[in-house]
Amino acid sequence: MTQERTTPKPSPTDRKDTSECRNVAVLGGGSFGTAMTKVLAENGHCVRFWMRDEAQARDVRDKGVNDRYMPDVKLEGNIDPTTDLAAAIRGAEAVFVAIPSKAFRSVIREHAEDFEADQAVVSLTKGIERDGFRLMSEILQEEIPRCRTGVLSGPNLAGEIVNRDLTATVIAAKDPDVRRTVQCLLGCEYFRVYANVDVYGVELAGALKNIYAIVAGMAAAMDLGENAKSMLITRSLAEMSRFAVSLGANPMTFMGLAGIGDLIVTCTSSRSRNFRIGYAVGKGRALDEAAAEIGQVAEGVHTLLLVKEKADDVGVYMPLVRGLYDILYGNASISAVINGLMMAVQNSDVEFILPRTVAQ
Ligand SMILES: NC(=O)C1=CN([C@@H]2O[C@H](COP(=O)(O)OP(=O)(O)OC[C@H]3O[C@@H](n4cnc5c(N)ncnc54)[C@H](OP(=O)(O)O)[C@@H]3O)[C@@H](O)[C@H]2O)C=CC1
Ligand SMILES: O=C(CO)COP(=O)(O)O
Repeated sequence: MTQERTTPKPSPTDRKDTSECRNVAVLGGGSFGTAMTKVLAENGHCVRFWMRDEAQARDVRDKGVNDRYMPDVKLEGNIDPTTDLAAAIRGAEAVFVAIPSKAFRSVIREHAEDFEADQAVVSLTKGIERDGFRLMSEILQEEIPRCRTGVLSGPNLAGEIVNRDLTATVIAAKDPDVRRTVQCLLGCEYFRVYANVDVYGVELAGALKNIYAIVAGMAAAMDLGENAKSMLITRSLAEMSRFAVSLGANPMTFMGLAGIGDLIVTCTSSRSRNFRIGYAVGKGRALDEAAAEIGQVAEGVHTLLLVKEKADDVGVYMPLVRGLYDILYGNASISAVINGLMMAVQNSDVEFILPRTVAQ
């Protein structure tokens, strides 16, 4: 017999004690910046919410709504929208950065002098920088080495977090104090924060899964079936961990929320922008057209190029990356790529048990 679950959703009145109002900053006025601002403000913190557009900041201040990215979400609590980045981060105990990877370094560099020594600066961005294949935490270390850095990543669809749907994430940082601070600032009835020390693995997992979400979107558009869905997710996990381990990540990280957790949600949800791009292309739309229609960042399209290049460089076998690259940037047909993948030499399942025996 199935029992119906009647646990109510946490409401804003279930907030933490506001006597513990701590100063924090969120950089980036898009979907994820908005979602994290909302969690922090509901937890009773004083949030300076930086965005580059003055009209948008005024609008958020006046209406309590980020119309462009989250039109149906009311932002309540102690939130100060601003376009003054130096003022936003002044005295902040933690700074959360949700700027797309393409603009991440330039924003941080322009304001490098404004960050304070030992300030905790946490990247929320799931992407890779083209030059030198840098992850965002590496950019933070290069640009603001006197700060303590971390990365937040996991199965975290912004559209669900703002509904207070139950969610878990991972804070990865070398400094235990940064891990504890972030757990304490963000954790609440609907948002649970786990800790990890494998910063590189957590961050790379978040960037890589966007590629496979595009593949999964295509498979959904083509109605390939449930077995295929499972095969794709599992082989994606094998491929992304093979790549990450070759670059120094801990394979066990991929068993956690930032690995398999994020891969599952992004490969199965039509809320994912990367999944939606794949779906549109699978239905015959051009890549540019699909991206423009979504109107928000889908990091996987750009990450695919960098990972394909890097995999070729370091000699890691990534048939799904290669297949997607051939579809999006070559002129390969989806069915030809699927056929090539299915007819490739048959290999071992879990490479850590039975090593891969066949070369690509
Ligand atoms: N949305 C989600 O569910 C999640 C997103 N992420 C990650 O967070 C990062 C941000 O994504 P998200 O917020 O969703 O993206 P959106 O597309 O929703 O918003 C992008 C934001 O970045 C701003 N931006 C773009 N270029 C610049 C720039 N040069 N200087 C300053 N601001 C800029 C945009 O400003 P403007 O409007 O003025 O162009 C906008 O506020 C991505 O790496 C994404 O992978 C991580 C977890 C979940
Ligand atoms: O990272 C995400 C969920 O964890 C969001 O994915 P998209 O960027 O594809 O929307």
